[in-house]
Amino acid sequence: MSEAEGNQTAPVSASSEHQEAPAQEVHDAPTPKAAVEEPKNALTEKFSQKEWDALKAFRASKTIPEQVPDALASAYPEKTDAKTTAIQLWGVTIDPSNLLDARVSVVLMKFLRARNLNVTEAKTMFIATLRWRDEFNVEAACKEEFPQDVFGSLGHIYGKDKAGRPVVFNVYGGNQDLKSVFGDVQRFLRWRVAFMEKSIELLDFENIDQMIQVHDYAGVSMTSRDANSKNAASEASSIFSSHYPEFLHKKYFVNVPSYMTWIFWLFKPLMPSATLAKMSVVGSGTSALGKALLPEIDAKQLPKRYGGEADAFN
Ligand code: HEM
Repeated sequence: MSEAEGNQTAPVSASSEHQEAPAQEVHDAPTPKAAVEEPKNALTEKFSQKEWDALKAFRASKTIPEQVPDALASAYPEKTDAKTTAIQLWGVTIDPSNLLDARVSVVLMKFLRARNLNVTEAKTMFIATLRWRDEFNVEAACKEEFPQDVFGSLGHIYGKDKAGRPVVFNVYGGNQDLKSVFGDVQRFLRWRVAFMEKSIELLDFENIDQMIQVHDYAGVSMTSRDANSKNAASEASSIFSSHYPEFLHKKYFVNVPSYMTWIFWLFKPLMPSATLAKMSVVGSGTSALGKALLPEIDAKQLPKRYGGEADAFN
């Protein structure tokens, strides 16, 4: 399901979620159990009824009353206390003994939305993501010091869109020495994942849980597409589709040399159609870029080189 579809449905109000018990006419009828208050925030207020139903089934289904603890046990088979131990994911504490937390709901909803609200598939993606984070060692990648002269000009996090989402730029023509960037594909992936995690730190999961990404291809040519950079691009793309659900609001490809726009379609089979629908190739030159980006991003938040007014990484 796309972001747009997710938001179209009417928000579920506290009253429709927890309807008051009808007045008791029979005096010896059992007192109804007090409903546990569902904590909400601006993002969960936008969940549709179908999404709430899926979320509740993700927390506890008829056959598996403890879905999340069960998922944690599958993700960490070597830990005997995995079912009861809280974990951190993107700065959100997921405590299996208390899943009634609005930010936890937002995180779990990401997996559900990425899998069209199919609880079994969302759970599989959640388990695979936790395992992958351990195997890839995301924590170590985030602590690694990457050489500034190689990666310093490739990534910038600058400004917010009009709704407050961070805007993240990947300037893949920023370093002409592509051997140094992509020669060691695994190091590039560690840098790219660490950069993604840094962008996610700007999300509060209360009001904002997505970002805008811009790929700037100024200065790239067909010779930039060697076996290593192709591998790096498809591996990074696959990591993001498999393990970073619903983090993208929109993605713009800018300054793409016109004879290379067809490359966009090479990625089509690698991405779900809902993700592809969030992406567009928007041209070159400050006036074309401004026309595409200014409706989303205020001029003061957008660097001059993209048609805005900000003096950032020019
Ligand atoms: C020639 C030099 C190029 C390099 C070094 C390069 C690099 C990359 C990298 C590293 C990624 C992984 C995803 C990410 O970092 O966010 C990527 C994804 C992608 N690139 Fe490029 N690219 C190049 C050219 C192009 C061109 C000309 C296009 C055409 C528009 C293009 C379209 C895409 C698309 C559609 C994705 C998938 C987006 C995603 O997974 O989020 N690339 N590229």
